[in-house]
Amino acid sequence: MVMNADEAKKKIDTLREELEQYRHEYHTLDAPSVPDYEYDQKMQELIELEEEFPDFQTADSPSQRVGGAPLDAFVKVQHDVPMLSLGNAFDDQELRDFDRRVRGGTDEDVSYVCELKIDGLAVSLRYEDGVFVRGATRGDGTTGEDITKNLRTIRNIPLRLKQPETLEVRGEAYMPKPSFNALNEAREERGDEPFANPRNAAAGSLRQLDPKIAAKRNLDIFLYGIGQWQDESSEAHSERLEQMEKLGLKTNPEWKKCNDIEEVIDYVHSWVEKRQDLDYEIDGIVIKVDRLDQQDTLGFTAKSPRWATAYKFPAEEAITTLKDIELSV
Ligand SMILES: CC(C)(CNC(=O)c1ccc(Oc2ccccc2)cc1)c1ccc2c(N)nc(N)nc2n1
Repeated sequence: MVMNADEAKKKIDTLREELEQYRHEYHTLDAPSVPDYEYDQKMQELIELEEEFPDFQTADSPSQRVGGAPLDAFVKVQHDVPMLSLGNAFDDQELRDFDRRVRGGTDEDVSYVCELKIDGLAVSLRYEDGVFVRGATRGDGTTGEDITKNLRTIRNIPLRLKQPETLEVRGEAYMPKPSFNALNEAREERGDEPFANPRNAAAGSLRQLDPKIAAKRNLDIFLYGIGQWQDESSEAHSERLEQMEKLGLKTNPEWKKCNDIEEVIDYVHSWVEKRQDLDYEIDGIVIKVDRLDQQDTLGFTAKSPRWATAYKFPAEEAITTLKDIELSV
């Protein structure tokens, strides 16, 4: 049926609202209210209407998730705020040494925020007036690659925030273990080389020039920090995480505020075993000074903040090898 522009705009807005609601139900609530074929049918209808009325096609339309034509190459992007790396701690004593250095650099009590260190690919997302406009890999921390089209295919990346904020957030894109296992089974059946681990699978998927390939890889994301935020009012990192969640940005629910390093050590120990139960891989725990003014006082070394460190778990392969040795004795 031929529509005029007004009818088309109304129909496009209705389809977008319905698709956004279905996305939220399926991906965030894990409680879809309509069968997949209905979602796909409405998505196809939206794509065709937007092609017929291109003036109504906008960056935040759900139709922009399914990936366009393949790129010839990735464009390099400069990070306005560098994406820094983390110092490491490998045992309790090194955590206590970190705490001593921190308390030596500030004159008050220090509390920490502990976060799971997701074993994926560090990315940055830029939003302007609430709309997702650019996504990039960390690269060398200063220069990354524009992978916006691939990141649009990650269902848990909102194309529009709940408030029209202008900010840049950082996080870890990852492939859940079930998706990794299914992907490798399919690859082995096809005679393709399986991925060694979920991190390589996520990185390989986001480095695809054809977004339609990334769209099939069931990637997910946890956001963990702010690069820059025009109207930020938070005074603590824990507040930032709460603000990000309120905007519709997915943070990892396991983060915990700890009042001293002993609480941090207890948290870290609790996750050495518990991590097997997660449906994504982690390679450690990130510990950050919570108050932002204390972070500013402590500052940075050449490439890492003095106010954060990463407790690294022993590599899983190492554990498996040890088990093999034990079993074979
Ligand atoms: C702490 C930070 C290094 C991010 N922070 C930054 O990259 C950063 C960058 C410029 C900053 O300030 C500057 C601004 C301008 C110039 C120089 C520094 C402050 C923080 C980091 C790195 C890796 C993380 C990870 N894998 N998992 C979690 N959960 N958290 C992580 N946090």
